[in-house]
Amino acid sequence: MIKAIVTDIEGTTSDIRFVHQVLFPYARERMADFVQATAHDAEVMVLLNDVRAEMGRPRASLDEVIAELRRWIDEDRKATPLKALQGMIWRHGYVNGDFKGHIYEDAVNCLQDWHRSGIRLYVYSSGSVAAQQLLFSYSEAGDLTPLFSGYFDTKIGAKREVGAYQTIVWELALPADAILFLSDIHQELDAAEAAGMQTCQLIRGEPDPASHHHQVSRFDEISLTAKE
Ligand SMILES: CSCCC(=O)C(=O)COP(=O)(O)O
Ligand SMILES: [Mg+2]
Repeated sequence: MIKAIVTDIEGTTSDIRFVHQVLFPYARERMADFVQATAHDAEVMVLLNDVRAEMGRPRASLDEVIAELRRWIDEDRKATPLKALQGMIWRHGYVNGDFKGHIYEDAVNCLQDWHRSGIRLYVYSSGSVAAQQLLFSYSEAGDLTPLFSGYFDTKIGAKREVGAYQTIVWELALPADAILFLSDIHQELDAAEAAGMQTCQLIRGEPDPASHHHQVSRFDEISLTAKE
């Protein structure tokens, strides 16, 4: 019996193109101005030092750090300090009405149905918790944050690491097999499965031949009774 559902964002609740063609370019274009304007704020200062540590260059200049951050955006690096900085830049975009968070309509409907039926809903994404909350607060379907009981980001570990899912199981205080993890990436589902969770793969395009997980193309094809 599924008691909680943990969902990925990019490619699962939301179109990959929204993340890659709207969010990433928005942050990339504004990264230099944002970092220069906020480099002395305590929170940003810590993040910039985390970037320097990840570069292996503790004395890197601000310009070098900015260039590295832009490179990481181009490479789609899921680095925790980059994700935190991107979230801070996106806040302006959401509040200013430059864009709204994309969520597939079938995802909105099912999340609402599952919430109504008492299933606890969580998000686990490489985007920072603040960025996740922004996307669901300012979504095209309105404020969806009341649906969610909690959020996890890469502070608990990378999405292909079993340990991250073991932490989620522990935090949710449920048997692992009462938790269903939804993602478009089979390596993430492999890690969740190794932690004992049930899994289901969202495939909005072609089937994934390298995956052994149950694959569906829409949220309303997800069965909560049969083992996924
Ligand atoms: C929180 S919205 C932005 C998503 C993001 O930055 C990202 O890298 C997508 O990662 P996901 O783990 O949701 O595939
Ligand atoms: Mg994804």
